[in-house]
Amino acid sequence: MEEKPSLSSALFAGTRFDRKRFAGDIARFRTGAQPAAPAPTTPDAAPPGPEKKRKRKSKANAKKNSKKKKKRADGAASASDAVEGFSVFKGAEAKEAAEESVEVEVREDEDSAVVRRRKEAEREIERAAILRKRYDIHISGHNVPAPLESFEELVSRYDCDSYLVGNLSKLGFQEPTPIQRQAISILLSGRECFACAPTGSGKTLAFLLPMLMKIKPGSKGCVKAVILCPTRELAAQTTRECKKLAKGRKFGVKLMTKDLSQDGNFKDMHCDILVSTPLRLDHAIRKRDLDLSRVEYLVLDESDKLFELGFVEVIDSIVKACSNPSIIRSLFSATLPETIEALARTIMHDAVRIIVGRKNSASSMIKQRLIFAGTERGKLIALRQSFAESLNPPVLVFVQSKERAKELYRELVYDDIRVDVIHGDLTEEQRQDAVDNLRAGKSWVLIATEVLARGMDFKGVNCVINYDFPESASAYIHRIGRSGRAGRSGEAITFFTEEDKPFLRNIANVLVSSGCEVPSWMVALPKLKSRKHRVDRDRISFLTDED
Ligand SMILES: Nc1ncnc2c1ncn2[C@@H]1O[C@H](COP(=O)(O)OP(=O)(O)OP(=O)(O)O)[C@@H](O)[C@H]1O
Repeated sequence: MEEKPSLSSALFAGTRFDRKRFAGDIARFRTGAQPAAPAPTTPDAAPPGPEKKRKRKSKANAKKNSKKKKKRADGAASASDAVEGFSVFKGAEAKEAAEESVEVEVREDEDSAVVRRRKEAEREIERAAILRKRYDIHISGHNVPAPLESFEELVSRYDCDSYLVGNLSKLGFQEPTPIQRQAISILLSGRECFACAPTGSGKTLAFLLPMLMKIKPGSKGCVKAVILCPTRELAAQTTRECKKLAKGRKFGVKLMTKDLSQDGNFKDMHCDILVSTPLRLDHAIRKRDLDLSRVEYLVLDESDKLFELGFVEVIDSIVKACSNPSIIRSLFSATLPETIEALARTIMHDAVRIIVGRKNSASSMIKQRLIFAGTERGKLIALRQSFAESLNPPVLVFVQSKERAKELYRELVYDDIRVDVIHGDLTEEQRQDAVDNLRAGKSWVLIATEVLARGMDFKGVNCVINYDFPESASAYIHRIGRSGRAGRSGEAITFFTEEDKPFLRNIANVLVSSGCEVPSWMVALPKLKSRKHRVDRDRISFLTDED
């Protein structure tokens, strides 16, 4: 805003003000302090009145604006004849002149502060760009905060509590992964985000850490954060990870079990953080009066799967139930199709999009192979052969349905290997046991349906076998992503039959983009209209009708 010319500026127009002579007074104006030389305590030097105080206050702001100028003025004051200068205050014109001069300086100070801030901002943008290039982070959105250089920045930049930093180091997390570097700074700055990063790249910590920094442990009946996961196993795993990270703080971290969803008394429950699958949460909102209006932080993990499962309306109603206007929402997945992103954008405000590496690609730590097995029977022979040659447990074997999981289990259970199975017909306890047994090394091979493909973190899975060809490229990426996690290497073998051949193209392209070799005819196959591939397969049995 342009200032009106003051009376003094009109009076002094064209008059040269002797700055050197009045330097002491200028300094006094600017700093609000006594001049450097001893000021005479003459009766003329009356204590400043309210008006003088007001003016001094505004000049004190000038002091804040420029330490450099203060230094210069102080130097000038000590060099000048302070006594002579002081006497000039008696003259109103000189006083006005001094004020005018200081105003000019203040403007100069402000200008240089603006320039300095701009330069700092430019340096920050440059630093952020270098970090993003180094860690293969791609963003879209405006004013995106710089990625973290290290976990130490959580303290220096974001004032992170020491218990959390301690827990990070106890868990062995020394350096943030690329997705953690960028997503954490974005979420801590209060922005919403879509994040797409490879399987096993640490997305869970990327949303848990800022959540624990943002919310405070509270009282009964007030849920502050909600994490939605597509499967119960993943929800249980995320709850466990959250508890480990929150250790030492009195956060109420709850997993939405079936019992809780049906009979929970949420009003009397200390639950700061709730981890749930969509249907159970929806049930609790509708039937158990679960109030989510104070939720500050909402995460949709494996977000594409959440929307894909036909839960769009359920998710929509959960998002609406989290009605706090200052809520921070985020979406995480290793695959984020355009359609899902567009859908999600309709519920986000000014969200930043983060992609680590190439969008919708497999982890580069996995050695991938496609093996032609001819027929269903051929697949069983190939599997047994592969186990006989080299069984390097733990191994995960994916099939397309629970019936087929049971069939394959029946075939392998009498072989000389420790095999287990997990599918939707088992109780929650049995499913959890199967997961725990693989983790503990009690079973070597776990036969699984799609239920285990998303998010499950088995650190040492050496090999994933796609016994049944996956129904889409994203299903493939998530299944094989159970190995090659957290910087470890892994292997993925995918069997295909004559029936699967027309659907090879999508998967072959994933292999190519991760640098694995595939025969050229596979990528040259015609593009299919339908992306999904789910065939009716013959029963898994070594003894077929022909035998
Ligand atoms: N900064 C870190 N340093 C070392 N290990 C880490 C770090 N962050 C996470 N991890 C470990 O990496 C593994 C994979 O992490 P996480 O399960 O979060 O991956 P993800 O990206 O969510 O994978 P998915 O897409 O399959 O769900 C976990 O075992 C986790 O403990």
